[in-house]
Amino acid sequence: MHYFEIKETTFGEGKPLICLPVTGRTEPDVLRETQRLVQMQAQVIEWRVDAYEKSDDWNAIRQLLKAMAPLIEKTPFIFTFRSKEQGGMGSLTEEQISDLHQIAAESHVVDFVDVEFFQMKNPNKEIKMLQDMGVRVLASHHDFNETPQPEIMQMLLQRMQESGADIVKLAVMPQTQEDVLALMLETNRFVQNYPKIPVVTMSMGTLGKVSRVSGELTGSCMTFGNPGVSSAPGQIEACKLAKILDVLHSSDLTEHA
Ligand SMILES: O=C1C[C@@](O)(C(=O)O)C[C@@H](O)[C@@H]1O
Repeated sequence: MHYFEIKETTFGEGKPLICLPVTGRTEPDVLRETQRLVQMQAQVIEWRVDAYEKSDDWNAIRQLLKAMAPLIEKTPFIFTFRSKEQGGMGSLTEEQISDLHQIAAESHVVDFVDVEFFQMKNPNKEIKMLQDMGVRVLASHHDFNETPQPEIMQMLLQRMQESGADIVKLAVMPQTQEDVLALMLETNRFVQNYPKIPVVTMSMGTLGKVSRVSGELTGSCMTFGNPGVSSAPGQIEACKLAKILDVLHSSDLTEHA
């Protein structure tokens, strides 16, 4: 499988990386949480900018990114503005979101920008522009209502990978056990067909929890944990998640003995 390194962390290979989200509302909360996640040795940190009370104030965002910079010096850092339509708290226009992405890219503090692929009129242009500015792009799609048919999930993942994004991410809501298995199977199918792009998937909610620990089996290279406050349904407590991944990792999946 293809992989790449950011700040000495490898994406796209081996045991799934644990990403912990910062969901603070105020500036002190955001800084305190970031510091705590670094102390918890988060492998990747995501700032959920939509949770921040001043997510429409470009200067406040710039200042806060600057203040976060020394904290996340050694930790890969994802900048995510999750819109209400995609299960977040954000309500900005597409143009404003694009401005926000550019502020993140210009800051030189952010390693990845999350782009809500199917929310944008011209996602490929947005992705290329951000990459030209020096950040990697994680193309994402969330379905909080259902798990689409297998061929639709393949199509969603393929469309995102065709855009030239650096990582693709798909989160869906299961209604049945079969839905969870379908998401896992389609992830594995996609990884077999497109080994050159790291993929992150999850089946959300309690029913889908198994998909958040089975990345080594399915090929999903990162999993989002709950560091105290969850940013999506079904996230597993961060310290338990690390232990479960360790247990699953120590049993070599390629061994049949
Ligand atoms: O896209 C994702 C995945 C996620 O929704 C989850 O289900 O764990 C959590 C979000 O914070 C993140 O941006």
